[in-house]
Amino acid sequence: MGGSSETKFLQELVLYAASAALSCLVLFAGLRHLDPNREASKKALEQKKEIAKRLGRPLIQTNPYEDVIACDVINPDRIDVEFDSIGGLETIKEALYELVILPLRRPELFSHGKLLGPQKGVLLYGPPGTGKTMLAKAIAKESGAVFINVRISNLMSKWFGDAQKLVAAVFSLAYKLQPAIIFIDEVDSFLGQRRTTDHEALTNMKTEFMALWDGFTTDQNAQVMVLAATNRPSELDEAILRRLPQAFEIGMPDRRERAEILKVILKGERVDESIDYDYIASLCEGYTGSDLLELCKKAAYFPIRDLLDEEKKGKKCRLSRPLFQSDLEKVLATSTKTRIAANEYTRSNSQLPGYPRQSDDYQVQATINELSKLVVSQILNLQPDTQDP
Ligand SMILES: Nc1ncnc2c1ncn2[C@@H]1O[C@H](COP(=O)(O)OP(=O)(O)OP(=O)(O)O)[C@@H](O)[C@H]1O
Repeated sequence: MGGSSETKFLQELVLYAASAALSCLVLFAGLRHLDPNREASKKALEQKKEIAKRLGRPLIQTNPYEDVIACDVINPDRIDVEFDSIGGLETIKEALYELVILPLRRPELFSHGKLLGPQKGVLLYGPPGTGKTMLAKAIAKESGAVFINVRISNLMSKWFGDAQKLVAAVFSLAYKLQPAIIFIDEVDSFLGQRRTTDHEALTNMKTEFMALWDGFTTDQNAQVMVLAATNRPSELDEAILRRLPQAFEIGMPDRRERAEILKVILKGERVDESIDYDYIASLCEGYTGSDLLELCKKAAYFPIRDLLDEEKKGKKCRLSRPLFQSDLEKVLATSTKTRIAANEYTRSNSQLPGYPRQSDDYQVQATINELSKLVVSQILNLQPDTQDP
């Protein structure tokens, strides 16, 4: 009798232990599932492993905020843009090499005295599509620095209440991964002129950013720099401009530069050797690098269409013909008309008060910026001030 009650007791004990273990498992799995950082942490862990591998040092200790920022870190080995992939902008590339790349690559040359040292802030400004982002990536690639692409949407996301901590994480992570370049595209939307209508959290975020930036500026050993880009430099806060002592205008390419850009874009493609790049460039007045890329992409369809036509006629073709000058001319003949129509539309529809009239591209961008600010301010008004990550 005593034996059977003992067995029963043991059975119950095992049952209790099993159900407790199961409950813990379910609770743990549930909590993991509810964690809003789960995906970001997973991605960040992979990213960190990769960075650690490249840097040849063990995984760095990071906090959850740095993990969020780590998702926006690009390993320089993974960047496929080099200075040679950028057409034109020769003098700017030379200046950036001396000011930014050399101090990051050869810090020992700049470590004596107070006159020399790596630049802590550089501004690239100019119309959209002229290659500012490309330049920023090429700088990171050429200098071997990790590229932290600060996305404002990321800072203002569901962790909005902790935006200040995320801003701090940008700098602390950059310090841990140095040499590092903190890239802020459309910097005017984040660090634009302060307005009385600005949400308090946004103002705090800007103040925090500038304070941390100053900390790095005075630390001669920190190989961290802020690279900012904007289409609207006039919108930038005075305090920001002071912290970006080096500014480079990435303007519209001239005819010679357009020819260079075309050559760079078509390098490695199947193109007819007799293309007169200077002539094509002369037909592309007012085109940015991005417009030229679109032109080439559209022209690249013609050889494919010809191949399909041949196939319809029953011919077997293994390769499409090379791209001819006439393909580019054909696209230009039609897209010029589209361009004029678009410009006329822009002129009549987007004359926003208070915008400096620079070019039609600037105006389109101005409208987009104004709309995105409106959306951001709507989000800010909807967001509670504090939220836990
Ligand atoms: N100088 C250039 N040489 C070669 N390609 C260029 C050049 N400028 C622009 N491009 C092409 O146009 C694309 C868009 O350029 P990019 O994004 O760098 O412009 P951006 O000035 O940063 O524009 P935005 O202000 O809209 O961000 C590039 O990915 C590249 O393919």
